[in-house]
Amino acid sequence: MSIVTLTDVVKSYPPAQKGGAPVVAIDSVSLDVQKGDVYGIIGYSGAGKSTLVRLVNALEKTTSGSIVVDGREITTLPERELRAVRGDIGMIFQQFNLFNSKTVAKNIAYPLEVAGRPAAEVRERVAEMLDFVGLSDKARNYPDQLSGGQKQRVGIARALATSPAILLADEATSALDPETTGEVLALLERVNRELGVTIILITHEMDVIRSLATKVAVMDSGRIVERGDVFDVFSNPQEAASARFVQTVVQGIPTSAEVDALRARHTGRIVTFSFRDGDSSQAQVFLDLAAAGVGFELVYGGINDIRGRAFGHLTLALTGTDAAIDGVLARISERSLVTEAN
Ligand SMILES: Nc1ncnc2c1ncn2[C@@H]1O[C@H](COP(=O)(O)OP(=O)(O)OP(=O)(O)O)[C@@H](O)[C@H]1O
Repeated sequence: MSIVTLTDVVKSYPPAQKGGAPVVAIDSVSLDVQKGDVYGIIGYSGAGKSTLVRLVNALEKTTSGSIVVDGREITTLPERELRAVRGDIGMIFQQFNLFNSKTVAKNIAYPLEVAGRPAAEVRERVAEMLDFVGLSDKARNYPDQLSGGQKQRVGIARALATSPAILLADEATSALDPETTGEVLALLERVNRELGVTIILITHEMDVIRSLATKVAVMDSGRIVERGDVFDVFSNPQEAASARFVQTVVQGIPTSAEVDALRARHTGRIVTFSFRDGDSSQAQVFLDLAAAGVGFELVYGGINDIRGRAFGHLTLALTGTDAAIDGVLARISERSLVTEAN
């Protein structure tokens, strides 16, 4: 079931200088997020990710197009009714955005108090959320007394206090070190699995997508250039922009400088074979090469795991006659992706 659907959404800002062209931050974006998804949106700075988030929680108005959140078309809703929609969306931020003058408990209580919930209910819910994020002993502390990871856990507790169906996370781990990032991602995974909250995750960190998201959309210059199952996009990106991101975290694809170094150290043709769980086998490649009388030496490689499914890349230096090598590569490329360094 769809929970957030964008159709042909455009957002443009007035030109920076008089007479200049408008800035098109979101350029005809359509996106369908299903209930229960952890949907990652990735892209370099300026790609339009934050703008997209601000449109989904109606902090900004679309220039054109439709956005349906939990069954309601939000682009035409009056402000009064938008408040109810926003109540259904929690949000966490890179810089946590906590109130430094309020205790941890008061920070979490804030959205409940704004919603006019009775004091006893607020107390009970705050205790529940503190327990969920593992900070019951910090209720009376102030944000300044917490680590970055603890602050983000308070942010998550506050965002979820009113039991929203959707959580928007805008670079939620980008200010944290790798270990703390891991803890926050593990908590977000529980938010999705145990509470059934749909998460839309904006990040420029591909590693965050790899460990948490089930689906991913890659944004470039205001457009979604590729989208799909995280495993598919990581193991076989179709667009150059996605391939650039994927290469930052995927093990085993040599850079062009590394290919040059390999060529200097090894004789033979340098060829990379790509494998994916289920549709291609490494063993068969070695058997085919041996049967064709082609010599091989493993010179570079790596295997990646995404939520229990593996894919990888092995680079071999191949020796033998060109005819034998060309013949066997043609056969193997019917099953596996084969890329020869040129
Ligand atoms: N209020 C605004 N007025 C004018 N232009 C804006 C405004 N907000 C964003 N933009 C422009 O829209 C484009 C997309 O910006 P946005 O902040 O959404 O990108 P982003 O992918 O989130 O980048 P970052 O990761 O740096 O936040 C940029 O070119 C930006 O300069």
